[in-house]
Amino acid sequence: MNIRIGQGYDVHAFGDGDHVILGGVRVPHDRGVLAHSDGDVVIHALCDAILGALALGDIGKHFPPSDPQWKGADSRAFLRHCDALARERGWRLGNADVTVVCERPKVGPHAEAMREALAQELAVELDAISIKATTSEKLGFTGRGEGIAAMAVCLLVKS
Ligand SMILES: Nc1ccn([C@@H]2O[C@H](COP(=O)(O)O)[C@@H](O)[C@H]2O)c(=O)n1
Ligand SMILES: C[C@@]1(CO)OP(=O)(O)OP(=O)(O)OC[C@H]1O
Repeated sequence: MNIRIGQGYDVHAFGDGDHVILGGVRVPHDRGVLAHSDGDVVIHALCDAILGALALGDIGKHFPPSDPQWKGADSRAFLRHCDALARERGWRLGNADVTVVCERPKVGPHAEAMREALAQELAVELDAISIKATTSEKLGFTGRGEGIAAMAVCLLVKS
């Protein structure tokens, strides 16, 4: 097979702060997120999708939350690592599609910047990266504004 599919999911609770990092982009907000790293749910979900396509476990296996070296880490480093694992094995990202779930902040105004940031990190064309967002219609933990979630799927293609 010359293609592999992967999917990923991540959640972080909101906490004190004045911004969230999404897809490597700083998004102003009246909350931050509680996380060991910078708490970028978009990148964490995307890393898990890539790792899933490679059958190489999950982000916590590669960057354990118990390891102090990842405290406050810039999640783009996790993404570069996952991409390198794919490339070493002869795979490259075909495309990725990410959905962010939260009532706020509004993701739409930042989606293009996120696509550009991720495409640059992964050295792929802009149209290989899709960022979407939805509320959960005030239902559940995202609906109550307790946290933010992201789901990602990706296709890896043999180079
Ligand atoms: N955090 C969010 C949530 C939604 N959007 C945009 O609003 C549209 C409508 O959302 P519904 O949940 O009511 O379907 C959605 O399609 C997104 O374009 C957003 O930008 N940020
Ligand atoms: C990213 C890591 C890094 O220690 O920690 P968190 O920022 O808490 O994020 P999570 O999505 O729980 O993934 C686990 C860890 O790999």
